[in-house]
Amino acid sequence: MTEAARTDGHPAHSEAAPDTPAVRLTALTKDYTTRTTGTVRALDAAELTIQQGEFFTLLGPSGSGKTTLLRLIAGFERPTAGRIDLAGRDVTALPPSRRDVHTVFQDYALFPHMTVEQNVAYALTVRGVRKAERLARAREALHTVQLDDHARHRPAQLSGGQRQRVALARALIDRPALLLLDEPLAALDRRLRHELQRELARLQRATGVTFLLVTHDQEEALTLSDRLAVLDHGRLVQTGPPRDLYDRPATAFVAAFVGTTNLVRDATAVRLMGAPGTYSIRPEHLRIAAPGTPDATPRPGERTTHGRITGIAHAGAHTRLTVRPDPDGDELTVLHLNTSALPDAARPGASVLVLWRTDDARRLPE
Ligand SMILES: Nc1ncnc2c1ncn2[C@@H]1O[C@H](COP(=O)(O)OP(=O)(O)OP(=O)(O)O)[C@@H](O)[C@H]1O
Repeated sequence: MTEAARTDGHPAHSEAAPDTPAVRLTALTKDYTTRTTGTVRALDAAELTIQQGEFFTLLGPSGSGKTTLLRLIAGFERPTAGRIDLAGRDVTALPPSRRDVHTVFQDYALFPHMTVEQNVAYALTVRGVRKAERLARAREALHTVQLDDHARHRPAQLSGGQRQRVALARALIDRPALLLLDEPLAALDRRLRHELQRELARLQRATGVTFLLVTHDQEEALTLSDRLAVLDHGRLVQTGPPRDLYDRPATAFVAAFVGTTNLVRDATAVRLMGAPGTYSIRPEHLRIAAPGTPDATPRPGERTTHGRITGIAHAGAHTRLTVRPDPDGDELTVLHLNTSALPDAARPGASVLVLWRTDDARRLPE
């Protein structure tokens, strides 16, 4: 249903032109001041543009400012400085109810005394939508999250994954322009989390609603997002598609936080790379070979180091080895895909040659 065709008296969303960004943050800053901690800058001059219909993720460690950024966009917090535009409208001074935004939290926040259907229809009830329409739309929303058979259940009768589906149906029932998701899958076990991740991706494509997800799970961020931004101590340090951030991290922090990597620096960098600096080499770009075997002959463009295996962990599809370069230096992690056999010499304590392409070692700014 188009917003203009609605019969419920709810103010129609301002129909922004398709190229108007869903979110634009300008020099957005938030300080918290408490008696014990003094002033903490939780968000530092954030600049960010999110396009309509994007699945965008904020990724960062605990305390980096992710939730603060989300709460500012929702309107639960006022910024210390800066400006927030949603769909081309300056909402910086507007309360949450006047922003076309819904939020899904980690803890579901469902009403325990209401049925699933009533929970989902809640936003429509508040707006005085007629019962028949309310129920029809709640049923449709429950169908979208594959919970048709649970309309009459109460939240306590559902699993964690099902509760989160109800929360998603409730948040999407009136098709907000923007859906904020604050670690919505963090409370679920790994298998269920993967299932709900697929569900999130499907829902986003089906509804076309702009999703802004907060997570500290880099795999979740990489698999789900059209683009993501990495936060470090309140600063947006890099923004881009997952592949760009993985292949071309702007800083050592991004290299280590988005995926795993070997950071080679100081004297080890001079020895391994032939020049000083800080380099990131992904574990899958390193290979090992037993000295003296044909595989130990470097191919064009490859560099090498001798080392000693310090650990081998078999993990199904791949084996993760750690190797300490000779004569010393930080351990290197090597990811070996188990589609080919490991060299016979690969056992703890064995001497091996580690090889990598110079082009796969990324030089990082100091
Ligand atoms: N209400 C508050 N009062 C004082 N300081 C706060 C408040 N909320 C957040 N902070 C501080 O702001 C910083 C950013 O916190 P925020 O919750 O945004 O981080 P986060 O990345 O969401 O962390 P997490 O992943 O642990 O939820 C932290 O240093 C935190 O202690």
